[in-house]
Amino acid sequence: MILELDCGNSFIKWRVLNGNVSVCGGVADSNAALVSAVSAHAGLGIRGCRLVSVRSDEETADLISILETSFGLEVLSAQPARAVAGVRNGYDDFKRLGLDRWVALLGGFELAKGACLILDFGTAVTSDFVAADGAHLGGFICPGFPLMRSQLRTHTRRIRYDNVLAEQALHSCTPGRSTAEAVERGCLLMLRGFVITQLQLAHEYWGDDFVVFLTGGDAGLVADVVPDAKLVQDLVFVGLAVACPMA
Ligand SMILES: Nc1ncnc2c1ncn2[C@@H]1O[C@H](COP(=O)(O)OP(=O)(O)OP(=O)(O)O)[C@@H](O)[C@H]1O
Ligand SMILES: CC(C)(CO)[C@@H](O)C(=O)NCCC(=O)O
Ligand SMILES: [K+]
Repeated sequence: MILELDCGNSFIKWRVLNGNVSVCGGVADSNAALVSAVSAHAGLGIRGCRLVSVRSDEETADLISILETSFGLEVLSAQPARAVAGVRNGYDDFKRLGLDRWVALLGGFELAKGACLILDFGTAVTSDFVAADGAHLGGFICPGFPLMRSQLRTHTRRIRYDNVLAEQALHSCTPGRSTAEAVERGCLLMLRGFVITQLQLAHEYWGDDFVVFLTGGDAGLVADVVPDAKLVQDLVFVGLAVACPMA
Protein backbone atom coordinates (compact mmCIF):
# COMPACT_ATOMS: atom_id res chain seq x y z
CA MET A 1 0.00 0.00 0.00
CA ILE A 2 1.18 3.48 -0.88
CA LEU A 3 -0.08 6.72 0.61
CA GLU A 4 -0.42 9.53 -1.97
CA LEU A 5 -0.87 13.20 -1.11
CA ASP A 6 -1.71 16.31 -3.13
CA CYS A 7 -0.95 19.26 -0.86
CA GLY A 8 -2.75 22.29 -2.33
CA ASN A 9 -3.04 25.77 -0.92
CA SER A 10 -6.32 25.07 0.87
CA PHE A 11 -6.63 21.31 1.25
CA ILE A 12 -4.61 18.09 1.32
CA LYS A 13 -6.13 15.43 -0.93
CA TRP A 14 -5.02 11.91 0.05
CA ARG A 15 -5.59 8.34 -0.99
CA VAL A 16 -4.17 4.87 -0.32
CA LEU A 17 -3.25 2.72 -3.31
CA ASN A 18 -3.14 -1.07 -3.40
CA GLY A 19 -1.35 -1.76 -6.68
CA ASN A 20 -3.33 0.41 -9.08
CA VAL A 21 -6.52 0.41 -7.01
CA SER A 22 -7.46 3.24 -4.66
CA VAL A 23 -8.77 1.63 -1.45
CA CYS A 24 -9.61 4.82 0.44
CA GLY A 25 -9.03 8.54 0.41
CA GLY A 26 -10.30 11.93 1.41
CA VAL A 27 -9.74 15.65 1.81
CA ALA A 28 -8.04 17.07 4.95
CA ASP A 29 -7.87 20.71 5.95
CA SER A 30 -4.77 20.41 8.18
CA ASN A 31 -1.77 18.18 8.88
CA ALA A 32 -3.45 16.98 12.09
CA ALA A 33 -6.67 16.11 10.27
CA LEU A 34 -4.63 14.22 7.67
CA VAL A 35 -2.76 12.19 10.30
CA SER A 36 -5.96 11.27 12.11
CA ALA A 37 -7.74 10.28 8.87
CA VAL A 38 -4.80 8.15 7.71
CA SER A 39 -4.32 6.63 11.20
CA ALA A 40 -7.79 5.16 10.93
CA HIS A 41 -6.42 3.14 7.98
CA ALA A 42 -2.97 2.36 9.43
CA GLY A 43 -3.95 -1.31 9.60
CA LEU A 44 -3.79 -1.33 5.81
CA GLY A 45 -0.01 -1.71 6.00
CA ILE A 46 1.08 1.46 4.23
CA ARG A 47 4.74 1.01 3.28
CA GLY A 48 5.57 4.20 1.44
CA CYS A 49 4.36 7.69 0.63
CA ARG A 50 4.69 10.03 -2.31
CA LEU A 51 3.45 13.58 -2.43
CA VAL A 52 3.29 16.75 -4.44
CA SER A 53 3.11 20.07 -2.64
CA VAL A 54 2.66 23.68 -3.69
CA ARG A 55 3.21 24.81 -0.10
CA SER A 56 6.39 26.52 1.14
CA ASP A 57 9.51 24.38 1.54
CA GLU A 58 9.19 24.73 5.34
CA GLU A 59 5.55 23.60 5.42
CA THR A 60 6.31 20.68 3.12
CA ALA A 61 9.33 19.64 5.22
CA ASP A 62 7.15 19.82 8.37
CA LEU A 63 4.52 17.58 6.81
CA ILE A 64 7.15 15.08 5.63
CA SER A 65 8.67 14.83 9.10
CA ILE A 66 5.20 14.39 10.66
CA LEU A 67 4.51 11.52 8.22
CA GLU A 68 7.89 9.94 8.93
CA THR A 69 7.41 10.05 12.70
CA SER A 70 3.68 9.19 12.79
CA PHE A 71 3.79 6.28 10.36
CA GLY A 72 7.49 5.41 10.01
CA LEU A 73 7.20 6.01 6.28
CA GLU A 74 9.76 6.90 3.69
CA VAL A 75 8.37 9.91 1.82
CA LEU A 76 9.11 10.79 -1.82
CA SER A 77 8.30 14.35 -2.81
CA ALA A 78 7.84 15.40 -6.47
CA GLN A 79 10.63 17.75 -7.56
CA PRO A 80 10.86 20.30 -10.36
CA ALA A 81 12.38 18.90 -13.56
CA ARG A 82 13.25 20.06 -17.06
CA ALA A 83 11.82 16.88 -18.60
CA VAL A 84 10.12 13.66 -17.46
CA ALA A 85 8.60 10.79 -19.46
CA GLY A 86 8.85 12.60 -22.79
CA VAL A 87 7.32 15.87 -21.49
CA ARG A 88 9.47 19.04 -21.54
CA ASN A 89 8.77 21.78 -19.01
CA GLY A 90 7.96 24.97 -20.96
CA TYR A 91 8.80 27.56 -18.28
CA ASP A 92 11.82 29.85 -18.79
CA ASP A 93 12.80 28.75 -15.27
CA PHE A 94 11.46 25.23 -14.88
CA LYS A 95 11.67 25.40 -11.07
CA ARG A 96 9.01 28.12 -11.03
CA LEU A 97 6.25 26.02 -12.58
CA GLY A 98 3.83 24.94 -9.83
CA LEU A 99 4.51 21.30 -9.02
CA ASP A 100 0.79 20.46 -9.01
CA ARG A 101 0.60 21.78 -12.60
CA TRP A 102 3.73 19.89 -13.65
CA VAL A 103 2.50 16.63 -12.16
CA ALA A 104 -1.04 17.07 -13.55
CA LEU A 105 0.30 17.69 -17.06
CA LEU A 106 2.51 14.61 -16.79
CA GLY A 107 -0.68 12.73 -15.92
CA GLY A 108 -2.56 14.31 -18.83
CA PHE A 109 0.14 13.40 -21.35
CA GLU A 110 0.34 9.86 -19.96
CA LEU A 111 -3.42 9.39 -20.49
CA ALA A 112 -3.81 11.33 -23.77
CA LYS A 113 -0.57 10.13 -25.39
CA GLY A 114 -0.91 13.25 -27.52
CA ALA A 115 -1.75 16.94 -27.37
CA CYS A 116 -3.73 17.94 -24.30
CA LEU A 117 -5.13 20.91 -22.41
CA ILE A 118 -5.24 20.54 -18.63
CA LEU A 119 -7.64 22.78 -16.68
CA ASP A 120 -7.47 22.70 -12.87
CA PHE A 121 -10.13 24.37 -10.72
CA GLY A 122 -8.77 24.70 -7.18
CA THR A 123 -7.90 27.71 -5.04
CA ALA A 124 -6.39 29.05 -8.25
CA VAL A 125 -7.57 28.08 -11.73
CA THR A 126 -4.78 26.99 -14.05
CA SER A 127 -4.43 25.86 -17.64
CA ASP A 128 -1.51 24.06 -19.27
CA PHE A 129 -0.92 23.23 -22.93
CA VAL A 130 1.07 20.13 -23.93
CA ALA A 131 1.75 19.46 -27.63
CA ALA A 132 1.72 15.99 -29.20
CA ASP A 133 5.54 15.83 -29.10
CA GLY A 134 5.55 16.42 -25.33
CA ALA A 135 6.47 20.11 -25.45
CA HIS A 136 4.75 22.01 -22.64
CA LEU A 137 3.84 25.35 -24.22
CA GLY A 138 3.02 27.07 -20.91
CA GLY A 139 -0.30 28.06 -19.43
CA PHE A 140 -2.38 30.58 -17.51
CA ILE A 141 -3.23 31.21 -13.85
CA CYS A 142 -6.26 33.06 -12.52
CA PRO A 143 -8.23 33.19 -9.27
CA GLY A 144 -10.48 30.26 -8.48
CA PHE A 145 -14.16 30.61 -7.71
CA PRO A 146 -13.82 31.05 -3.91
CA LEU A 147 -11.09 33.67 -4.35
CA MET A 148 -13.12 35.71 -6.84
CA ARG A 149 -16.13 35.67 -4.56
CA SER A 150 -14.19 36.55 -1.42
CA GLN A 151 -12.29 39.39 -3.11
CA LEU A 152 -15.61 40.97 -4.04
CA ARG A 153 -16.88 40.62 -0.49
CA THR A 154 -13.63 41.94 0.98
CA HIS A 155 -13.33 45.03 -1.22
CA THR A 156 -16.95 46.21 -1.25
CA ARG A 157 -19.23 47.25 1.58
CA ARG A 158 -22.58 46.03 0.29
CA ILE A 159 -21.80 42.68 -1.30
CA ARG A 160 -22.98 40.44 1.54
CA TYR A 161 -24.99 37.20 1.47
CA ASP A 162 -24.92 33.85 3.20
CA ASN A 163 -23.79 30.47 1.94
CA VAL A 164 -27.31 29.12 1.58
CA LEU A 165 -28.18 31.90 -0.88
CA ALA A 166 -24.86 31.28 -2.65
CA GLU A 167 -25.74 27.63 -3.24
CA GLN A 168 -29.24 28.40 -4.47
CA ALA A 169 -27.93 31.08 -6.84
CA LEU A 170 -26.20 28.61 -9.17
CA HIS A 171 -29.30 26.67 -10.13
CA SER A 172 -29.62 28.93 -13.16
CA CYS A 173 -27.41 31.38 -15.04
CA THR A 174 -29.90 34.06 -16.06
CA PRO A 175 -29.09 37.65 -15.02
CA GLY A 176 -29.12 37.87 -11.20
CA ARG A 177 -32.05 39.45 -9.38
CA SER A 178 -30.31 39.48 -6.00
CA THR A 179 -26.74 40.18 -4.87
CA ALA A 180 -26.07 36.49 -4.30
CA GLU A 181 -27.29 35.58 -7.78
CA ALA A 182 -25.49 38.47 -9.47
CA VAL A 183 -22.12 37.66 -7.85
CA GLU A 184 -22.28 33.87 -7.94
CA ARG A 185 -23.43 33.77 -11.55
CA GLY A 186 -21.03 36.54 -12.57
CA CYS A 187 -18.03 34.65 -11.17
CA LEU A 188 -19.24 31.42 -12.75
CA LEU A 189 -19.51 33.12 -16.15
CA MET A 190 -15.96 34.44 -15.75
CA LEU A 191 -14.73 30.88 -15.18
CA ARG A 192 -16.71 29.62 -18.15
CA GLY A 193 -15.38 32.44 -20.32
CA PHE A 194 -11.85 31.46 -19.30
CA VAL A 195 -12.52 27.87 -20.30
CA ILE A 196 -13.91 28.88 -23.70
CA THR A 197 -10.83 31.04 -24.40
CA GLN A 198 -8.53 28.13 -23.53
CA LEU A 199 -10.44 25.87 -25.90
CA GLN A 200 -10.18 28.43 -28.72
CA LEU A 201 -6.43 28.61 -28.25
CA ALA A 202 -6.08 24.82 -28.23
CA HIS A 203 -8.10 24.66 -31.49
CA GLU A 204 -5.77 27.26 -33.04
CA TYR A 205 -2.74 25.16 -32.10
CA TRP A 206 -4.02 21.66 -32.80
CA GLY A 207 -7.30 21.76 -34.72
CA ASP A 208 -9.56 19.12 -33.19
CA ASP A 209 -6.70 16.81 -32.30
CA PHE A 210 -6.36 17.23 -28.54
CA VAL A 211 -7.81 15.98 -25.27
CA VAL A 212 -9.19 18.30 -22.58
CA PHE A 213 -8.83 17.26 -18.92
CA LEU A 214 -10.79 18.92 -16.12
CA THR A 215 -9.65 18.46 -12.55
CA GLY A 216 -9.80 20.17 -9.12
CA GLY A 217 -12.60 20.59 -6.62
CA ASP A 218 -14.62 23.07 -8.69
CA ALA A 219 -14.27 21.32 -12.08
CA GLY A 220 -17.93 20.32 -12.02
CA LEU A 221 -18.93 24.00 -12.31
CA VAL A 222 -17.63 24.23 -15.89
CA ALA A 223 -18.02 20.65 -17.12
CA ASP A 224 -21.05 21.49 -19.29
CA VAL A 225 -18.99 24.04 -21.28
CA VAL A 226 -16.74 21.21 -22.51
CA PRO A 227 -18.93 18.13 -22.96
CA ASP A 228 -16.08 16.18 -24.59
CA ALA A 229 -13.66 16.83 -21.73
CA LYS A 230 -12.47 14.08 -19.44
CA LEU A 231 -13.27 14.87 -15.80
CA VAL A 232 -10.33 13.22 -14.04
CA GLN A 233 -10.35 14.16 -10.36
CA ASP A 234 -7.22 12.10 -9.66
CA LEU A 235 -5.13 13.53 -12.53
CA VAL A 236 -2.49 14.81 -10.08
CA PHE A 237 -2.17 11.28 -8.69
CA VAL A 238 -1.86 9.80 -12.19
CA GLY A 239 1.05 12.18 -12.81
CA LEU A 240 2.52 11.65 -9.36
CA ALA A 241 3.07 7.98 -10.20
CA VAL A 242 4.99 9.12 -13.31
CA ALA A 243 7.06 11.69 -11.37
CA CYS A 244 7.75 9.47 -8.35
CA PRO A 245 7.72 5.80 -9.37
CA MET A 246 7.93 3.40 -6.39
CA ALA A 247 9.09 -0.17 -6.76
N1 LIG B 1 -14.84 17.61 -0.53
C1 LIG B 1 -14.31 18.81 -0.81
N2 LIG B 1 -13.42 19.34 0.04
C2 LIG B 1 -12.86 20.53 -0.22
N3 LIG B 1 -13.15 21.27 -1.29
C3 LIG B 1 -14.05 20.81 -2.15
C4 LIG B 1 -14.66 19.55 -1.97
N4 LIG B 1 -15.49 19.34 -3.01
C5 LIG B 1 -15.40 20.43 -3.78
N5 LIG B 1 -14.56 21.33 -3.28
C6 LIG B 1 -14.23 22.62 -3.89
O1 LIG B 1 -12.90 22.51 -4.36
C7 LIG B 1 -12.17 23.70 -4.15
C8 LIG B 1 -10.79 23.32 -3.70
O2 LIG B 1 -10.15 22.82 -4.81
P1 LIG B 1 -9.00 21.77 -4.70
O3 LIG B 1 -9.28 20.88 -3.56
O4 LIG B 1 -8.83 21.22 -6.05
O5 LIG B 1 -7.73 22.63 -4.45
P2 LIG B 1 -7.12 23.41 -3.20
O6 LIG B 1 -6.36 22.51 -2.31
O7 LIG B 1 -8.11 24.31 -2.59
O8 LIG B 1 -6.15 24.34 -3.94
P3 LIG B 1 -5.02 24.04 -4.95
O9 LIG B 1 -5.46 24.69 -6.20
O10 LIG B 1 -3.86 24.70 -4.35
O11 LIG B 1 -4.86 22.56 -5.09
C9 LIG B 1 -12.92 24.48 -3.12
O12 LIG B 1 -13.07 25.75 -3.65
C10 LIG B 1 -14.28 23.80 -3.00
O13 LIG B 1 -15.28 24.65 -3.54
C1 LIG C 1 -0.92 28.32 -9.32
C2 LIG C 1 -0.96 27.35 -8.15
C3 LIG C 1 -1.25 28.12 -6.87
C4 LIG C 1 -2.11 26.36 -8.41
O1 LIG C 1 -2.24 25.48 -7.37
C5 LIG C 1 0.37 26.55 -8.03
O2 LIG C 1 0.58 25.81 -9.20
C6 LIG C 1 1.55 27.45 -7.78
O3 LIG C 1 1.78 27.88 -6.70
N1 LIG C 1 2.34 27.73 -8.88
C7 LIG C 1 3.53 28.54 -8.83
C8 LIG C 1 3.49 29.61 -9.86
C9 LIG C 1 3.47 29.11 -11.29
O4 LIG C 1 3.04 27.97 -11.57
O5 LIG C 1 3.92 29.85 -12.17
K1 LIG D 1 -4.46 21.86 -7.49
